[in-house]
Amino acid sequence: MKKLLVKICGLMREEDVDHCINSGADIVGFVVDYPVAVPWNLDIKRAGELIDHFRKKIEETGIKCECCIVSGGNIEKLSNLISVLKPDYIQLHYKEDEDTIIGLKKLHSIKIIKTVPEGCDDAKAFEKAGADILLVDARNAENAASSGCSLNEEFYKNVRASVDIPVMAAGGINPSNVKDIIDRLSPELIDIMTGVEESFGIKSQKKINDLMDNIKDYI
Ligand SMILES: O=C(O)c1ccccc1N[C@@H]1O[C@H](COP(=O)(O)O)[C@@H](O)[C@H]1O
Repeated sequence: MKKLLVKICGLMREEDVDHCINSGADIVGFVVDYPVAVPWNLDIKRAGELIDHFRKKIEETGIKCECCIVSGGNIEKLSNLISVLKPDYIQLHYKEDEDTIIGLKKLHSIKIIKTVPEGCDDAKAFEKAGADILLVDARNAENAASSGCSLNEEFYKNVRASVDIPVMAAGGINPSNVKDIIDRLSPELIDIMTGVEESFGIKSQKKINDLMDNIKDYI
């Protein structure tokens, strides 16, 4: 079986970056300059500090991990975030369309994760535009700051069946339900934010350990 990739998102503290890297997360996510007020939002300066810390840590330890910024908005704004922060991925999580993907791919050598809004019946268009990974998530532009959202598994399956690129699953995943979700959907990637938190922006080392332990047979 192909290895499942794990993204842990909404990091705000150096110690949480360290713990995610040490625990075997494949991608760590930083929410930067998101267009709607959310508790995980960082300004570009603070995101730069955390990403510098991330780079030092992976250089020191030799552990393989990549970083992703989660944002939204127009090409100029997103392009500036990419130029300054130089992440491995950008996750377009607001109302971006295919032209934003095409424009960013022309300007930058960057991997793009594009959220597919629930109800969207043309995920293929994002794939054609150059997205590297699609994301089916319970959290979207309208309910960005809410908690208790859970993934629409039927919608996930429909998106997965319609494209040839990996589709990441997110929304309400936590250490207790992660194994069942993987068994039902066999996603290529999973994305977890609040499910491994003590409170908004404060990650729980125990929850991260439990999560990784519960999926050790898949990673
Ligand atoms: O992280 C945010 O602030 C954010 C804002 C707007 C939309 C999505 C956001 N994060 C994404 O939420 C899911 C996981 O959520 P949870 O595990 O259910 O809490 C993940 O895709 C994040 O990238």
